[in-house]
Amino acid sequence: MVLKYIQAGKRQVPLFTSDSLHLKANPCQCKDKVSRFPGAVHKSFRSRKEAQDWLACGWIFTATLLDFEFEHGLPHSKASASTSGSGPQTPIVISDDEDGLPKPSRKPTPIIVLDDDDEPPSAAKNSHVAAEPAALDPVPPKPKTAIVLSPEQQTVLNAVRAEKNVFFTGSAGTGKSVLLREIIDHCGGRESETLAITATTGIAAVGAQVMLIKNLVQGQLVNGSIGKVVKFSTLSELAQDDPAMGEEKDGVFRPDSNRSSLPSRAWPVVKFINGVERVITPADFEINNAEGKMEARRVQVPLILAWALSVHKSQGQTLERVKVDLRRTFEKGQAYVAISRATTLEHLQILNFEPTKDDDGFDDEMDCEDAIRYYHDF
Ligand SMILES: Nc1ncnc2c1ncn2[C@@H]1O[C@H](COP(=O)(O)OP(=O)(O)OP(=O)(O)O)[C@@H](O)[C@H]1O
Repeated sequence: MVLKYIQAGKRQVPLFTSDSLHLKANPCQCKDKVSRFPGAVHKSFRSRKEAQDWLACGWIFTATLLDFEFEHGLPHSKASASTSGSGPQTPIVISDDEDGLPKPSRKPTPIIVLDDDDEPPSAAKNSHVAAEPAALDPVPPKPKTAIVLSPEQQTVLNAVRAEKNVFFTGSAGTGKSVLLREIIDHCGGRESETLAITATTGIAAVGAQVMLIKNLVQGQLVNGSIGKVVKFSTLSELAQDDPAMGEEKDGVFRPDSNRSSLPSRAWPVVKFINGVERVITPADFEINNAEGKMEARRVQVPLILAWALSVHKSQGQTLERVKVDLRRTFEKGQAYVAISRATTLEHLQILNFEPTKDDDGFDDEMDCEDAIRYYHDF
């Protein structure tokens, strides 16, 4: 589910759309996912155009949507035509499913939205109709009102409050990040010394162990280099601290002029195990066909989380502290490659080593002896 914000009067209204293929295939899920949040209202359209027409009016009555029924594709007051803007911001879902709601039979009428903090526009005091649709704001501010947790979210937070260990998961848009923010607040906020936040769903966080997945500087920063994210900084901040950090070099820090957001956004600064500390900005990944013609191109920060590595990926690495799990070695020499990553025997731990594991034709015992000899010769 995709969240967008629309400007309704002076207020930002959160708006969910079922842009994900998954939800398109299962439209009911969209409704389920929204109606579980207190105060949320589901609104469905049969086509994207219909939804866009509805949105084009630019004004949506958010404050008391629960008192409204959707008629002719627009909220229509069941009760008095009060326009007082109280209550939390109400998420509205736009989905392409057909759930029996009537189609608009006429051009949507603009409806006024009132902000809690603002006086109603004078022209709107006695009417729901606004003269002009409001423009969409591309940069939504954070919602001002506090979120009321859903029962599931509250259950998890209560468990955290009771100092229980929790593991929570859920499909896209089910409120995990919001819940995590609440848990962080409960634990004293991000600045708290007793709280360590690692990484949520694949997002690199400070302290996260990461691997570079592109060759950036030959022999220095290559595909497979391991490091730790030490901070996030904009290129201009880095250039102020250390001009060399923001420099364009070997294509590493070259901001693409088409990507105007690059200089202003904060990017991960990674300290690699070879001591090099670099900011890592998005890089191009291209797939070419046999004639060398580009078939696909993707731009992404060339880092992945790397709390663990496959033996193949570790080849060529020198690692200070290594824990090797040999349970599923399947290729001759694999165990040797894995355990010879460590720089000292003291900093190597081997799990699931079986000296008798030779019935598959791979001599792990031999591999380990080779490795021990390697350390002694070192
Ligand atoms: N209790 C709530 N009340 C109102 N809105 C909520 C609530 N919980 C989450 N939301 C809204 O639902 C949207 C999705 O929430 P969130 O980003 O936390 O989901 P998620 O599970 O982390 O999604 P993803 O897995 O895609 O990252 C957000 O816009 C968030 O503000």
